[in-house]
Amino acid sequence: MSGPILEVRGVEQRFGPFRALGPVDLVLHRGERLGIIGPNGSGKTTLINCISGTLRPQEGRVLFDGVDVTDVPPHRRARMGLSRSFQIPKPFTGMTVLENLLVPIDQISPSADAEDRAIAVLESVGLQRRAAHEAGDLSQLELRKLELARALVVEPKVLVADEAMAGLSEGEIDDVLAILTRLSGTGIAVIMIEHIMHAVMRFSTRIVCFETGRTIADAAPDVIAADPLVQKVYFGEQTRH
Ligand SMILES: Nc1ncnc2c1ncn2[C@@H]1O[C@H](COP(=O)(O)OP(=O)(O)OP(=O)(O)O)[C@@H](O)[C@H]1O
Repeated sequence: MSGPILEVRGVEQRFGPFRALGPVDLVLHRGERLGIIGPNGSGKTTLINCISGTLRPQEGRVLFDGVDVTDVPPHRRARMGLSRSFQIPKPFTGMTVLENLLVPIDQISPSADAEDRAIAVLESVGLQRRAAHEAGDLSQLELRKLELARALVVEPKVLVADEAMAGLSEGEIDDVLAILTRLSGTGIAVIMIEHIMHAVMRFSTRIVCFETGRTIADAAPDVIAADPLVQKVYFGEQTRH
């Protein structure tokens, strides 16, 4: 199918009287690398919760691969090819690294070659030598890679990577960026929500900046970096931290 892989149309999310998001329109093209930035509390997580199905917005629609998924629960969106990795990895610590991948395969896309698929994904993130180790023994970087692997093993069309690099060293950030860039080369569209500015700038082909639940800029990274409004609401805030 042609057309965008993901469309957010007029989405609004309120918590009681407080409007945390919207109205927001957003289009993600197939294979695109989209960065989402914005100050703390600007609505980025709320948006990806509406996209992945954890939240049901009060207004607007979410379309995935041309299908209206607004009322589709998260596990069914995952089966359709919408995958998400979380900022704080929560692996099954009593299981091996390999078993951690077999669980989502079994839940979302069971197949006879599950183990081969899992091993191929571990290779793609550089964790193959840790396959038989307990997930609880992994380093911080390895946990981030396992979190990505768990999102990738179901063969998504879209990966939402929520702060996949927070707390990592510069070398480790390069490592994760290389993995995400390789993945995107296979045709997966990636949405990167990230506060590490040089990482999101390097990775993204397009960046959307949020402020108080609305998009204030949507452009190429170099245009975003020079945008006076983005500088005022976000880069100014970052340099104060
Ligand atoms: N369940 C909730 N109930 C009430 N308010 C909420 C809820 N979830 C989020 N909010 C509020 O909605 C606003 C947007 O929050 P959100 O977490 O989406 O921001 P964010 O851009 O992801 O922030 P950060 O960069 O710190 O992760 C904030 O004011 C937050 O306090």
